[in-house]
Amino acid sequence: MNIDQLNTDYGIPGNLTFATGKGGFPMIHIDNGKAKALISVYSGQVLSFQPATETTDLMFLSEKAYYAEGKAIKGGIPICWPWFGPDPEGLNRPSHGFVRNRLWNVLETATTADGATKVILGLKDTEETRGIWPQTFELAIAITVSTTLTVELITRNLGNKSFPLTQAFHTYFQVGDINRVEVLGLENTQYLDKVDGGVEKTQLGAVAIANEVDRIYLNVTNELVINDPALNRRIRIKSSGSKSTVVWNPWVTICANMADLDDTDYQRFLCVETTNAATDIVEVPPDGEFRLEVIYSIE
Ligand SMILES: O=P(O)(O)OC[C@H]1O[C@H](O)[C@H](O)[C@@H](O)[C@@H]1O
Repeated sequence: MNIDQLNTDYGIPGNLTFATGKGGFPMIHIDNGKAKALISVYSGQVLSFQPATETTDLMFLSEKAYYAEGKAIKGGIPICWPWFGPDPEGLNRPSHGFVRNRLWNVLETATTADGATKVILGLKDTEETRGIWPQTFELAIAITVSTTLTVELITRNLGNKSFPLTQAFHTYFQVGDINRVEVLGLENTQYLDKVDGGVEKTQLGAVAIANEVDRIYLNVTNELVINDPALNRRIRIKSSGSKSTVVWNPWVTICANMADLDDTDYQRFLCVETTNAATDIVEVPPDGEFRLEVIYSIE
């Protein structure tokens, strides 16, 4: 992708510019008075979002993240699609699908009536993607940067058969001190405990993190709040199109074994993922579309 051409076609003077970032990837820099954001065109991924009123980024982005073709960038909002987690058909295809590690296309940029900046990136099937997943599709991500951050993932089925879909906004929230963080809104909700062989359990009280946590919460209907006393902020997560939420923190050992995380990074992030996962499977009909949306605000 030619950066000058991207700026000519899609730049918004004073608000949005393209520049070559790490790994040579095209990056979108937004600074519109309401917030600053960094979006990678590779992986269709928000890497950074900070409202003008805040002193700390909403996102955690690993210092050791890979910026290389075929690898996922650790941090921000990776997109898991068209499956969440391991290959649902056991064919050894990559975990979390195949769009978080490929270059997307820039489809549109705009300033909205209320001064927000909107970016739409997209992917279509190719011979190569049909070799991995035999479907004809259009995938778009619409990212709206304002005092809040809105991300919408739109799946269109251009084929003549319905297909099942699981997916996630695999968001890495920056937190001040993992030991003091709690997630509110999941009280009395059933979850599958992936750290305990997938056993179904009931959440009692707020979610606190004191060891490895890898859970799929089911039938989630509430807005969620991450309460982070160390950063003196509450992150509100409002979603639509999702009935499940994944909460993930690798804790000490897994974190130390991940080459793209620093050993102590588990103390500085929590993934609270807006998903269609486990039994929350979406069927996308032929000529149909499905929208998964999330809005993040900081209080
Ligand atoms: O390292 P990744 O492939 O990005 O996956 C990181 C994590 O993603 C999700 O949260 C899963 O529930 C975890 O089981 C997985 O370890």
